Amino acid sequence: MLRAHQKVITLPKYIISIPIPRVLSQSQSQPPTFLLPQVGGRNRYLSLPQRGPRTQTRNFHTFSITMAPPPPQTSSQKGGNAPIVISGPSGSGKSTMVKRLLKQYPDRFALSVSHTTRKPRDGEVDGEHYNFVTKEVFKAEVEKGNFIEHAQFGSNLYGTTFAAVSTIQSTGKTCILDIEMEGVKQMHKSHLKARYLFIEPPSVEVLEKRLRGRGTDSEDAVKERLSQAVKELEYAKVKGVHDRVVVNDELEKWWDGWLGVDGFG
Ligand SMILES: Nc1ncnc2c1ncn2[C@@H]1O[C@H](COP(=O)(O)OP(=O)(O)OP(=O)(O)O)[C@@H](O)[C@H]1O
Repeated sequence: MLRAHQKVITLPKYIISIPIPRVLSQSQSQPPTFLLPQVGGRNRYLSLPQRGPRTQTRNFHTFSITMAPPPPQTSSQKGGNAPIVISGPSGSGKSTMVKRLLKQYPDRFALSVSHTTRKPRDGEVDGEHYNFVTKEVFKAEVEKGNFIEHAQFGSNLYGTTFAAVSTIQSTGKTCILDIEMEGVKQMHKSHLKARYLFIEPPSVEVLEKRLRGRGTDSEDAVKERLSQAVKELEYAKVKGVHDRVVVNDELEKWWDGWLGVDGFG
């Protein structure tokens, strides 16, 4: 219900009714300027063209004004909820980062559930930690072109299906993929729109220390991971492979770095 002190402003698509708390200028020689209700915590002012189309009814005016075009989109906004691909050498801190991200923003991000042919470990739930399938099923899905990326580690196959990503996207969340270098290469070939984030250790020496500190690998496995790390760090230097590189040094600094990444935080 309009009151006498309210005016109707006709915009291209909307008709909005706004209370006008204060007329800042309304002399004959200047266009009338109004203080609008706060938007995003800031005052907005509206100047109306003096000779624009204007009609007067009993208690209020109707103005036609042209709205300013929307601000240009940043690249991350253009990406919408395109998946975020997190990669980096083993021990660089991918899992640490993903865990923190999912804990802090449970409504915003979800980790894609990979397929694997390995047997579930104690406590692992099918469809939650992995989609556990047989080699036959896995290979049939590969044949059908249902995998974005897949690879063999030891005697087991691992991979991400297009469906795993779209299932998360359909919930409105951003899908996170934690994958290694070969997976990144395949993802680029798949032409799936994604944002690529590389987690870089401060140095190979620090990486070695962290791998040993984690205490999950044998001496041979640590050596194997380190030699693979050198290859991954080389590949990460290739232009266009990653949108962002975050050096995982001090945890808090690194987290701020993550949050500062356009559209990733
Ligand atoms: N900024 C950091 N400072 C100190 N230690 C860290 C930091 N980030 C991670 N770590 C430690 O480094 C070790 C390796 O991290 P994490 O397991 O997250 O690596 P990852 O990249 O997920 O490895 P993988 O690919 O083998 O799963 C862990 O013990 C973790 O606690």
